[in-house]
Amino acid sequence: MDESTTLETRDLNLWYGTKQALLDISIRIPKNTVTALIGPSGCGKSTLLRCFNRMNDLIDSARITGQILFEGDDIYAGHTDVYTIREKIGMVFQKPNPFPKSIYENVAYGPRIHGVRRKEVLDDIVETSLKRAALWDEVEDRLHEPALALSGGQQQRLCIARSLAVEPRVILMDEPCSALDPIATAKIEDLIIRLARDYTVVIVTHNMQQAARISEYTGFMYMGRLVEFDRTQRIFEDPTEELTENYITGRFG
Ligand SMILES: Nc1ncnc2c1ncn2[C@@H]1O[C@H](COP(=O)(O)OP(=O)(O)OP(=O)(O)O)[C@@H](O)[C@H]1O
Repeated sequence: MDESTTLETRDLNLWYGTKQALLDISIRIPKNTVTALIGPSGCGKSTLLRCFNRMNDLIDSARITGQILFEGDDIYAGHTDVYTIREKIGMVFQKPNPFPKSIYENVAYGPRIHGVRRKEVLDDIVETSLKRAALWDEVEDRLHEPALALSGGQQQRLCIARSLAVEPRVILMDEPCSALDPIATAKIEDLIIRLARDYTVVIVTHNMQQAARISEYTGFMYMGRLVEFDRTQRIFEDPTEELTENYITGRFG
């Protein structure tokens, strides 16, 4: 594996009980880029995303074969600590899910769990994370107010700040804008593009225009398979596979 690859799967298969949801997926996610996973409903996008930080471990019926590598290391190797994996590979969900605590406490939560106690250090982490998530200017005067009083878009940026606070290297995003209005969506899209300077971002999206706007690489999935993976421009303008072309031209959804 070369250093420009952050995440990689090799011949990854996943079953939920007897139903196979991923088939022979081999993909390399390049470092410090936005990679979009697109494809029709039920094709396995979220399942693949959840493999990258072992979130599927939480589903009793899920079983995998094949390999998943993070920076060259097998994330299922015996010595691997799943909590460290999820710290390095953070996740942001479809529906913003801040804790019912203050804005400050949401961001300080992860660092506190990792043993950060000093107030000045926590203050600094909270400010830096909120700035990186493009939320600081909107909340700096009300850090101790409830996070749930924020708008949906602000809550989603807070969730991004919360994941940044533990210094991840990857941020996985599962349809992060689907519950948001167009203005809030545009802000998150701008943020995602900026985050990719420092982090590797993998985003699942139903929205092909969104994939085209923000990603450098795109994987098109269909019925549990990765049909095609390439530069986004190539996928949208000159795909190799007919199935990809049919999907991106809207011949099926
Ligand atoms: N926890 C689960 N238990 C059993 N089957 C599941 C589970 N999660 C997903 N599946 C099934 O696995 C397949 C892939 O689902 P997945 O959610 O990964 O697809 P998706 O492409 O993300 O879909 P969508 O765009 O609708 O979110 C589907 O057939 C789905 O019903």
